[in-house]
Amino acid sequence: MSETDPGTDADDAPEPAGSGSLDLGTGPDISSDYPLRVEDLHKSFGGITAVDGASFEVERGSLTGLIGPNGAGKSTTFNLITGMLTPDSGTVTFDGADVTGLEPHQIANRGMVRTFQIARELGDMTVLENMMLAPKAQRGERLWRSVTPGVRDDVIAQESELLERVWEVLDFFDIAHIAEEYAGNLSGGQRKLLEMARALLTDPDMLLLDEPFAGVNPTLEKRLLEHIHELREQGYTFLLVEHDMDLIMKNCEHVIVLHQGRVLMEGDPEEVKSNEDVIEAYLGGNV
Ligand SMILES: Nc1ncnc2c1ncn2[C@@H]1O[C@H](COP(=O)(O)OP(=O)(O)OP(=O)(O)O)[C@@H](O)[C@H]1O
Repeated sequence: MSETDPGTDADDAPEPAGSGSLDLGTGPDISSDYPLRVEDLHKSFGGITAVDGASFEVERGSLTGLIGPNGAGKSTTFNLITGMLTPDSGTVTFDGADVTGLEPHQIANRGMVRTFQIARELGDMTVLENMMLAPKAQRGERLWRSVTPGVRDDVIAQESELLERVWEVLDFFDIAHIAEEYAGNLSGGQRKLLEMARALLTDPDMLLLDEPFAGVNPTLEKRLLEHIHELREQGYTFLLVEHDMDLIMKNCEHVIVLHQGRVLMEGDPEEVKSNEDVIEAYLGGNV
């Protein structure tokens, strides 16, 4: 899968941070109970159908898990939602707007972000530099467009506001003490925290996490989960793709099961765990 950073789009750039309850941003917009709606998505690669009519909704403020046996279409669905891939047909709606086929950064600027692995070249930069990078570029775009008298004061104000927000987010994730550490020297778990911290800087309403616990030791996994639950309690919405069934069942209140590119069933963990079709799909799915 290609991992690229959400870039910049000056027209779409989110406004600077406001006064969310965690002081991490303006906080989620609560205009709809289901910010993400996926309708009849299809995607084939040559003769292989990866997603075959997937439809589901994600409730605002929920921690929703997307599971399924190997090859069920989870990653492809994730990539279709976040703009990494364009569907052959079907729609993705976010906060009432059709975002199907938009670029990842355009979708991110609308408030739905996925975490991105820290690219190898960013390993030579410190945690703080990594944090400053993405949002700074957005503001830089704006500056580039408006070289007018008086703009310098604006930029200085934006820069200091950004820095303040960066420290708030680093503090929230308990990684402020490693701000000067090179990203390349971080442990797997610390990297995951940094990836999530970077995503949060864009002031999203919804975060999509693809295997956020892969390669993370149990202590950091617990910390990551605590952060996710804390953010969820603030109203942020999460969609989580994860192989660890136990983790999904213990932490998600709603679980969507994909099988052969479409939704096999969805419900709360107890319903999903005891569903005959799900058990059969997993037994036949070589998990
Ligand atoms: N770029 C691609 N080219 C060809 N086939 C692909 C491509 N991406 C996915 N597929 C195929 O589409 C199907 C669904 O794959 P996908 O990775 O979305 O499933 P998944 O549920 O994420 O699987 P896993 O749990 O193994 O990661 C599989 O048969 C896979 O081989």
